Amino acid sequence: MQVTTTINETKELIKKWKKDGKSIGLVPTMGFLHEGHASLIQKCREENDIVVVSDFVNPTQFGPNEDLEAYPRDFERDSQLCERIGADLIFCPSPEEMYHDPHAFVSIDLLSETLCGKTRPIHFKGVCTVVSKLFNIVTPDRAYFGQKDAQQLAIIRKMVLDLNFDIEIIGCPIIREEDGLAKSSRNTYLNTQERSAALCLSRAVRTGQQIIQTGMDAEQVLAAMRAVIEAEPLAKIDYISMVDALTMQPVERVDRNVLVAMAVYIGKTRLIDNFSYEVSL
Ligand SMILES: Nc1ncnc2c1ncn2[C@@H]1O[C@H](COP(=O)(O)OP(=O)(O)OP(=O)(O)O)[C@@H](O)[C@H]1O
Ligand SMILES: CC(C)(CO)[C@@H](O)C(=O)[O-]
Ligand code: BAL
Repeated sequence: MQVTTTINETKELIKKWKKDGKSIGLVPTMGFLHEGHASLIQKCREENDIVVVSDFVNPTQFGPNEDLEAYPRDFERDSQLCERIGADLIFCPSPEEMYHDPHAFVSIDLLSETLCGKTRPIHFKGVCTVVSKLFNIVTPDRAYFGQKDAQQLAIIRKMVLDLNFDIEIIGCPIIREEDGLAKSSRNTYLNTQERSAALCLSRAVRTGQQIIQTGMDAEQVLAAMRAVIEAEPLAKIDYISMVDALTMQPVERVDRNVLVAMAVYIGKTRLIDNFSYEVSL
């Protein structure tokens, strides 16, 4: 497995692989890898000749009062996990390598304004910008993203469509701990009490999945889920919403494919979870 830190050496390697007719898969990550990331890298390994993992805590997707400095990092452990799965390259640039000032930005506005975009107004602009850069540097045939960040996945799909990237976007299912908590690098922020309180998110997801039916009032589903979270004293709801699966705009009835998504603070840690529901007409 090779490790690159500069855009030029990465492009050179890619050029060589492309000349040899190899297909290329990319898994963009912010590092501190866990089984969620591993499942994406594994799927990428199965479907491509060359597996590239990017490991970059992207400063432009963090707001001024967010956890950019505190975000966990462990490159040694990340590279061992990538090597074990059989990745060919980890690209881990510095912020200075990726950005200069002033810098162009990519923004997919409407879809970025709901759900997480309300609390994190610049977040998806940063995500779209860094993912566009990674797409142009690595020029993958396929790129892999987790359903855990469902709004991000929908925005990337729209970006690829609108900006004519010739890349297949593969969405991968949410990987959970045995007790249901969605795996996340931010779970490391939780103390013992908060870790058990955090189970209210997956509990609310299960409640929503059990009661949702085609034609139902969105509010009925959301109220039942809200009640689960509100029963947990350490939890504070940022949002729980039902949106159109493609446009990320709120819906009042379950009359099309929807995403039911939430962000909840457990103490100071903001966690997300969601499920999708396809209508049967
Ligand atoms: N539990 C999971 N199951 C499936 N995919 C996941 C999971 N966690 C993260 N991913 C995916 O891995 C990719 C990289 O995510 P990222 O590095 O931000 O990790 P993370 O654990 O989501 O971190 P955090 O939640 O703290 O932002 C994204 O496409 C994300 O959706
Ligand atoms: C896609 C991504 C790697 C862009 O920084 C990040 O948002 C993430 O880890 O989900
Ligand atoms: N997985 C999304 C990265 C972030 O929260 O910034």
